[in-house]
Amino acid sequence: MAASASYNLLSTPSLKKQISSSSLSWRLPLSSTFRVSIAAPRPKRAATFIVLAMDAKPTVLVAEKLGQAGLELLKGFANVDCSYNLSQEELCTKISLCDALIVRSGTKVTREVFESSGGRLKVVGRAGVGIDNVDLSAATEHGCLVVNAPTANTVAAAEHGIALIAAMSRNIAQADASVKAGKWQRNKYVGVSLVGKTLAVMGFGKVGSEVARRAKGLGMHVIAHDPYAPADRARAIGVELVSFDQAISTADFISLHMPLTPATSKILNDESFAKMKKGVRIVNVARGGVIDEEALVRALDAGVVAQAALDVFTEEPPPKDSKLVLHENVTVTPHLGASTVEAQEGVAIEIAEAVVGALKGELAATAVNAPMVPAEVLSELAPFVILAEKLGRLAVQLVAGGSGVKSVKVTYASSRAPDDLDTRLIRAMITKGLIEPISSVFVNLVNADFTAKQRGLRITEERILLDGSPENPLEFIQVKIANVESKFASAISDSGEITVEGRVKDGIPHLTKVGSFDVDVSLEGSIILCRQVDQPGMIGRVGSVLGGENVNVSFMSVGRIAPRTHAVMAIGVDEEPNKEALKKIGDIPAIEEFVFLKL
Ligand SMILES: NC(=O)C1=CN([C@@H]2O[C@H](COP(=O)(O)OP(=O)(O)OC[C@H]3O[C@@H](n4cnc5c(N)ncnc54)[C@H](O)[C@@H]3O)[C@@H](O)[C@H]2O)C=CC1
Ligand SMILES: O=C(O)C(=O)COP(=O)(O)O
Repeated sequence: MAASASYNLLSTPSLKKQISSSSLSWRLPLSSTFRVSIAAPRPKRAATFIVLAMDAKPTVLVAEKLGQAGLELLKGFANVDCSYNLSQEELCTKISLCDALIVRSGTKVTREVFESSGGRLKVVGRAGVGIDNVDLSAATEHGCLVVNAPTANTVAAAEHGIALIAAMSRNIAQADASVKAGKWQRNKYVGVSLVGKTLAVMGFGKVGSEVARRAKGLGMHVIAHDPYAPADRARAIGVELVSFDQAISTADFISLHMPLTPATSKILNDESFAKMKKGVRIVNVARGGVIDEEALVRALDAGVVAQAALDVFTEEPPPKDSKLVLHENVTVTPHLGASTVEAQEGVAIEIAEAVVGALKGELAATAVNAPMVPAEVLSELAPFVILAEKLGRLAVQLVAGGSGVKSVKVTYASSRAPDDLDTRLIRAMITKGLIEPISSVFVNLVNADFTAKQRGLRITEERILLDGSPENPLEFIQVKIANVESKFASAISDSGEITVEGRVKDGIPHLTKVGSFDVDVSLEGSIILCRQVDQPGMIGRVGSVLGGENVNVSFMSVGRIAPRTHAVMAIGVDEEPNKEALKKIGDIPAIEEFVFLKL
């Protein structure tokens, strides 16, 4: 019988790669959780992986209009439910049947949505940049990955910004409405020129820098404010980075391109309008919430702000009687920044690829609430990822009582410089191994740190830099649990902590130390650890008890501190021995203690 282990897709990001690179049989996992059966490696080491799909296909709910190419891509992998304009209640009802949700800016993905998903929702894809409509903390707490499509609509948003600057400065929208109303008001709609005017780009990221580049082409003098943008990137396109106050007080035009965060919320307010040049013009293609809209109405009425052009609003759609929208010096569009044919096709493909990749267990490069680990790093870390989870599982099962674990120290021994070894994935998997056997919580790369913190589990990491070739990412991983008693006293090392250590040998994780005893047993199946008086015949006696109960032994290894004193025997078993078999092992006179551990 094959031993089996459950993996969550998000926690085993490179499993697929690992499987295919070993020419193993692979059937696409089509559910959010799937079962991998690993036949014990006898008589050869070549393992057989059989992936058993639990559901037919994952279900992706597309809650807002998405480009056709993206939909086709999704349909090749999942059941796709396109349901637009859902109420919050309808969304919460549907979500419990969905593995992934794709939205644009019009859907609020609230905590309630994650709670209603009952743990099934594994990925939220935001088909665009801004993720302010997704409750990221709730997503993380529920172990749900959030991915976005950050690049495909950049140019569209920048072009819309330029279009609004030009339209506003020449009164295009107002003049158009006037002509259509039968008027011919040439004197009323005299505009202002752009050439030679100072444009302050607030937020010099992807969109902001494209706006800057285009505005320079129009002959504008461009300055920018962005506390996090590198000065050399700005210099490269001839833009000077300045302070917030300098930007807003010297600009003739201010264009907003920062994300909506607690720090940027209402960043343009009464106080900042008071510092602006009289007659300044404001453009917002970022998020409505970065402007205090009531303060903007006051600044428009006072003539401090001559005109504003707005694509985005605090509330979308804005109230029909919004003073801001109806203001004669304001030009508005209904959040059209990303709405070009080209951008929507691009965004749809970008998000569909990210969501499908995440459902397959690959980590999307555009993950918003999880570490981004490049594919090549993932593939080389794959066996260590499995080792890490198993060490965590072993260590916590050695704790007497199991629940008092508060302080865990992880040591990574590697010949690689710390900068060349990203351990976040390994740490997450150790956390998963530590928490899952003693709780009903489901842990993955997204929620590992959060879950550990929530449970008061402090994980400290230490690196040992080894001499030698940095070809292998890691030599060994050691997990120590402090301040606990062990149900297997020999697992407590000289330093007083439960200690387990493992290595990867020929691509297979091995347990190589328990407490102060060196052992060597492949981490497949389950393990029995016995401490015995070191004397001849012990392996045979334990082996024959297990054989008598039809339990197949895959590995055995004895570690001792000195001959004929005490030894620890680690026995890998394919099946779980029944109580009777375990009792018989315990009854062998030289056995001082033993423990059965599930991997
Ligand atoms: N209207 C629309 O349809 C669209 C709107 N957007 C919005 O445009 C904004 C920018 O998008 P991207 O350029 O793609 O994002 P990005 O992440 O590339 O750039 C944002 C920049 O804002 C900067 N920033 C952060 N806090 C700041 C602060 N307090 N002051 C000044 N700068 C700050 C960041 O350092 C970053 O460089 C986002 O809010 C996004 O949601 C993007 C695409 C379409
Ligand atoms: O990408 C963004 O941030 C946008 O604001 C675009 O929003 P949308 O996808 O058009 O609803």
